[in-house]
Amino acid sequence: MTQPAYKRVLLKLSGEALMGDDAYGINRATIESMVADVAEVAKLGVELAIVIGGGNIFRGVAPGAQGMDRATADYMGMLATVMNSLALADAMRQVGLTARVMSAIGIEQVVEPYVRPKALQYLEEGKIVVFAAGTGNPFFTTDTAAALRGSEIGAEIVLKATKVDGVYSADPKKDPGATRYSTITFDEAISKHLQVMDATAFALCRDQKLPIKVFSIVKPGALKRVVLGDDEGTLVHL
Ligand SMILES: Nc1ncnc2c1ncn2[C@@H]1O[C@H](COP(=O)(O)OP(=O)(O)OP(=O)(O)O)[C@@H](O)[C@H]1O
Ligand SMILES: O=c1ccn([C@@H]2O[C@H](COP(=O)(O)O)[C@@H](O)[C@H]2O)c(=O)[nH]1
Repeated sequence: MTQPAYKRVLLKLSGEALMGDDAYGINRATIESMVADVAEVAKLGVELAIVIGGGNIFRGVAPGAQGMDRATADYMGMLATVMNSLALADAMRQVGLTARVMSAIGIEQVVEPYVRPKALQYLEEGKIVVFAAGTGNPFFTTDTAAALRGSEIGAEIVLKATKVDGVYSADPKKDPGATRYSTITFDEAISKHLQVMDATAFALCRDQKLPIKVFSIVKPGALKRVVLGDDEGTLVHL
């Protein structure tokens, strides 16, 4: 069997991609397809921790949040990621994967709180850990939560699975002339203000020497190819 390139990874799943072709919310076929990709990688014996975004339900900076106190809107965004995390864990359970959801904000009747040693224990036991509620702090994003939790658990790489197949010279959804990088340094990504991830997430990964792979969650088999170390997406490195 082909060997995975990593023992432990932090997978950041796009919340926005969860909508599929719907206007908002969780598209059933899309979540099932994401879980099928995750199951393939879990089968390779890779220890998997997941952060899922909330853009399919709520963003603190979205038009719907206009006029709201920013911190309140951000807490709503974090709660949206809890809903996505619960849906993801349940979809994983339905295909026989064992997942544990841990929340950065206290809602103990719903999910257990994030406790780092417990998360490490779950990973060592082969369970998939889903980190919900981002960093637990307003004014951040789930990309930064991925960088933070990835650093805390000693992941070898952050895999950002999103709607585009890598980092481009400009947003490829807005600029059809944008070109894709196969690799790019953290400093270049930050100085060129590339919006595929926020600068805080890039800076944290850079400081922790934690590489990032940006790739498409929509492209069939891309996650497995990334985990096997094949040429896929864009590597962001030191
Ligand atoms: N330079 C760039 N290269 C690639 N994508 C870019 C770039 N600039 C902006 N983008 C946009 O960034 C998006 C990905 O980041 P974003 O945080 O918005 O979504 P996500 O992480 O997939 O969703 P969520 O935050 O809900 O988890 C892409 O869909 C793309 O349109
Ligand atoms: O640490 C965090 C993470 C997220 N938020 C809020 O949640 C939404 C959804 O997260 P996305 O990363 O955009 O998918 C985000 O817009 C913030 O409003 C947060 O406050 N802190």
